[in-house]
Amino acid sequence: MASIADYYAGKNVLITGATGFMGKVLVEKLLRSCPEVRTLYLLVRPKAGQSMQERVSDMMKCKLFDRVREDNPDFHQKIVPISSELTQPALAISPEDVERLTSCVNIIFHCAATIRFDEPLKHALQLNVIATQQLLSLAQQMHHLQAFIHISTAYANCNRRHIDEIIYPPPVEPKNLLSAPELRRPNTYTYTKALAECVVQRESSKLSIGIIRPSIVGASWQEPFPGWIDNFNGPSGVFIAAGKGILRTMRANNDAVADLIPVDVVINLTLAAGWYTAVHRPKAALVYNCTTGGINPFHWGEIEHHVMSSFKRNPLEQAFRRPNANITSNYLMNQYWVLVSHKFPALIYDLYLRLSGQKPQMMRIFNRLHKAIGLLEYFSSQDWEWNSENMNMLMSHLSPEDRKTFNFDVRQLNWPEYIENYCIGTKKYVLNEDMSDIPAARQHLRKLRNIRYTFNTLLLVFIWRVFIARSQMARNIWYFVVSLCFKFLSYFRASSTLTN
Ligand SMILES: CCCCC/C=C\C/C=C/CCCCCCCC(=O)SCCNC(=O)CCNC(=O)[C@H](O)C(C)(C)COP(=O)(O)OP(=O)(O)OC[C@H]1O[C@@H](n2cnc3c(N)ncnc32)[C@H](O)[C@@H]1OP(=O)(O)O
Ligand SMILES: NC(=O)C1=CN([C@@H]2O[C@H](COP(=O)(O)OP(=O)(O)OC[C@H]3O[C@@H](n4cnc5c(N)ncnc54)[C@H](OP(=O)(O)O)[C@@H]3O)[C@@H](O)[C@H]2O)C=CC1
Repeated sequence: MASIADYYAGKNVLITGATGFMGKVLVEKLLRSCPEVRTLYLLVRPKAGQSMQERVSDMMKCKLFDRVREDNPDFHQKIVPISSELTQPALAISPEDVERLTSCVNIIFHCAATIRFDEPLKHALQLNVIATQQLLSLAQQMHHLQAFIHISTAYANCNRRHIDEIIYPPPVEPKNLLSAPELRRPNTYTYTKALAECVVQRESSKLSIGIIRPSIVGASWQEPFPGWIDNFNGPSGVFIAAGKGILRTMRANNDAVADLIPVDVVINLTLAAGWYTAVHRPKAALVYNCTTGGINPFHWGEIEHHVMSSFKRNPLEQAFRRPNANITSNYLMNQYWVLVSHKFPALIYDLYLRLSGQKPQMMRIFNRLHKAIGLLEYFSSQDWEWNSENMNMLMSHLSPEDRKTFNFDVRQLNWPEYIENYCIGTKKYVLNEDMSDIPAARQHLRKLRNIRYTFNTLLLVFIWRVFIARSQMARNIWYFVVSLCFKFLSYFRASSTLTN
């Protein structure tokens, strides 16, 4: 059987969401590992005053494409941007472009979506459901289409504890969308992704379909290099907030499985699924739960430990405080630390900013952070079981060479090493900080430590002056505590002398 790269040789690929986090990695992997691919048609919209050509040109210049650029400096010649706005009728693709796409596209990867948890339902439906419907309609017109791969999410059916690789009945019948009484999902994102899966199943007659369900997509594991990440989404923003010493507490279950999946693993599986779908033409849409928890589990408590350890060794610049985040599943404990470690310090710091003639900003940052982690807590306070038979079946069909080139075997993933590279990646690629400045960042943390020690000493002296010096009761308690400490120390010294 032809290898995966041999299959994509000479093919015309249509990609939506190519300017997004996962879409970029998909484009890079196709260009680097399937160099004989004929053309990548990218549906791109103009945005922030940039034309689609300018956006794609800027995208090609980012560090992610360094390896491809080395192998083939002219790689951009394989890329053809197609102007499209997925929320518009017919995806706002011109008739000429429709003609061009329907006459030559061999495989479609549909990555585009809104992944915001707070997206208004109407917009989420328009982009995640209706645009998918419109793309399927375009796909039905294509003369040489061999596979349509839809990127969903492992949390589309998060209302279930155990999730099989099947398409479940929709949360509401698509025809009753606007009269639906409730979402039956934690947010509009998971709700509309569940609906989109049903639309793919129902409106894909004659098409060979594959559905990929990634869990929490994080930084790259191995390729194009470890730790690549370009956004604040999911855990990335939380890691950064913790590394900057802003986040000190978050509600999560230490023992719950943190189902992170590296972006390069997702993309390798996606390309392999495209190959398998086109070559084997399964009669029904195959669903691939792209997760790690059932194969190589890692837990939120372990993530907390390794994230803190990594940022203490590779600190972020200009940290607000020393990194010291703790997760707790106890609501009241979390509320206490939010008050003591988030809101009170923010008030004090904003007061300092006002007094020094600067604009207060800390409380606004904390409010934003609390909103973000409030939306994420649903996913970090519990865990799910995903069946991954189709992912295993797909791997069994790969040749030894393809298993190496398109590696999605998460059993090999070393979590501590991955989390370390992830944290370093947020420093290098999201915050654009230079690793050569780490000594200065460490010096800054030492300065913060000394400030903290000074503050604690002054607080003690203040307490002494205000309470203990004026109250016989307070003095008696103080002396009792001090004598207890001395007794403990002398006992401890005596017992350690005896044992030597
Ligand atoms: C140390 C111990 C840690 C242990 C626990 C760690 C992590 C626990 C978290 C669990 C992750 C679970 C996630 C599961 C999701 C399932 C996976 C999926 O299927 S979808 C992908 C995930 N989707 C998302 O993550 C999107 C979630 N985000 C949102 O919905 C929105 O961002 C928001 C949270 C509602 C906030 O919206 P808001 O309008 O307030 O802000 P913006 O997003 O517009 O951002 C404004 C601005 O700020 C920058 N930004 C965003 N987040 C952060 C951040 N955390 N830190 C710093 N800066 C941040 C953002 O880039 C914008 O900048 P600009 O205006 O310049 O563009
Ligand atoms: N990140 C994660 O943790 C996970 C993601 N997924 C799924 O993976 C897919 C990609 O996610 P991710 O890369 O993280 O998302 P991003 O937000 O990084 O990218 C979204 C992409 O969709 C495009 N898009 C959004 N709105 C429109 C529009 N109106 N018209 C045209 N294009 C549009 C964006 O283009 P533009 O640049 O113009 O905004 C961008 O290219 C999604 O389907 C998501 O559900 C699944 C599980 C986890």
